[in-house]
Amino acid sequence: MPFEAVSLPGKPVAIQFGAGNIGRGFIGAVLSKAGFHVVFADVQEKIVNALNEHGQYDVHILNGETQIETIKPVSALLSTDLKAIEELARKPLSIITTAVGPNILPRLAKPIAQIVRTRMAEHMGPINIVACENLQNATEKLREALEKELSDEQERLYMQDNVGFAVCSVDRIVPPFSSDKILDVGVEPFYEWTVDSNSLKKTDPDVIIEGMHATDNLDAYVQRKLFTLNTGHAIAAYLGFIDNKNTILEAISDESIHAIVSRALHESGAALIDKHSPFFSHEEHQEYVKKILQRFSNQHLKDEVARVGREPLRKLKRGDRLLGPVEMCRERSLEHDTLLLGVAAALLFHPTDGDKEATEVQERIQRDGIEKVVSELTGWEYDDVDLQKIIGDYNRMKSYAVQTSEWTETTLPARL
Ligand SMILES: NC(=O)C1=CN([C@@H]2O[C@H](COP(=O)(O)OP(=O)(O)OC[C@H]3O[C@@H](n4cnc5c(N)ncnc54)[C@H](O)[C@@H]3O)[C@@H](O)[C@H]2O)C=CC1
Ligand SMILES: O=P(O)(O)OC[C@H]1O[C@](O)(CO)[C@@H](O)[C@@H]1O
Repeated sequence: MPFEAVSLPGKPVAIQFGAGNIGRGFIGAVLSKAGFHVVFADVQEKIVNALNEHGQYDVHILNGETQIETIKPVSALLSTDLKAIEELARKPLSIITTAVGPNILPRLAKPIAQIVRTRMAEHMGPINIVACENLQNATEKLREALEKELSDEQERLYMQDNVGFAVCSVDRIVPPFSSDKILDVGVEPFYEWTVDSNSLKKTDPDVIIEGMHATDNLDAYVQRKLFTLNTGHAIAAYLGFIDNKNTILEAISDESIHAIVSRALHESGAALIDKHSPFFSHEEHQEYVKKILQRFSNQHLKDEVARVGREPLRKLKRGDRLLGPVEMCRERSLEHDTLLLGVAAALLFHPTDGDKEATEVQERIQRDGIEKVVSELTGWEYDDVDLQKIIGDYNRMKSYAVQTSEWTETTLPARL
């Protein structure tokens, strides 16, 4: 059923770009439960058609019991269908959210510009945009792309006054789910969606979104999540890959990997506590780390190391989950050897599914040598002691990876 044929009930409308795992399993579900008619915008025709045909889907809460939440009413359109987007922009729309992946985000500038232009022409009031991606300041990156798309000064002024760009932190593990129903999605019970309250505009209709926590201390939330959940997850995935584990559960159930991930999180935690004190106390942060390790050990989630480790170059960017906490520790002269081991492990990741970034990393290492690659990624000189530690860890784990022996603590760098 095409979007034009879908009549929206008399509810406020939210547009969710990306009807994937997080789009359907988290953000779309929260918005729907808060009272919105959620319209998904995606590029996959099959998903778009299924959403329009069924008008609903099921979220399975993976906690060992059969718990299902039916999300309705929902509909969908192609994000490339600018005519349908224009039509939707005239509806009682107050929030646009995204979950398409950091690398794809700039491509949303075109359809969102269409919404801004239409609303300006119709003298419509404010809306908010929240990019829900695993990327610091994702909403700001989207705003920059949108500013380039809107060349007209009047459009930019309208945007300044009428579009709130709120950065957020989005935390829920939603791996691909197997079901005979294409729209069903499986999620962990935990979720945390924290949005910058300072950037939100007052909208009409103004809906209180239960499940979206607005705060004026967003940086602390963003860094706590990215440098704990994502740091630990990435290190578990990369070590798991080296040790031939298929899933995060298999990886974290290995005592040595568990110990390393836990140590890495305590290293990043020391820097986070120091930076954001008194926002998190030492005790609260210990609890936060403990809870995250338990979430990784959820027996009901089948989350492959290939998914969690995907796009390693993005994860190896300065400021992201691996080098971000390393830099915070370096600035404070705090211990960070285990985090360096995580960086070394990422450089060995090359899953068989042909991850483009993983392939690029391997090609660069082969062509330029490991020292040059680490220096380019970190910005450090060849004689930097941390750069040498990463190379030592890399070589040690590389020789482990080519053997098939058991992973033991003795395989790890002696200094750990
Ligand atoms: N899956 C998870 O557990 C979590 C993911 N995230 C973040 O959420 C974002 C999305 O991740 P997932 O939902 O896992 O990915 P996904 O691959 O399941 O979903 C992405 C969706 O975006 C769609 N898409 C691609 N190009 C598009 C375009 N131009 N316009 C509209 N839709 C487009 C895809 O067709 C797909 O349905 C990423 O930034 C990820 O880092 C954040 C927290 C948790
Ligand atoms: O989605 P990304 O950034 O590739 O990384 C995967 C990460 O995102 C999550 O899906 C949820 O935050 C985690 O499972 C994992 O840390």
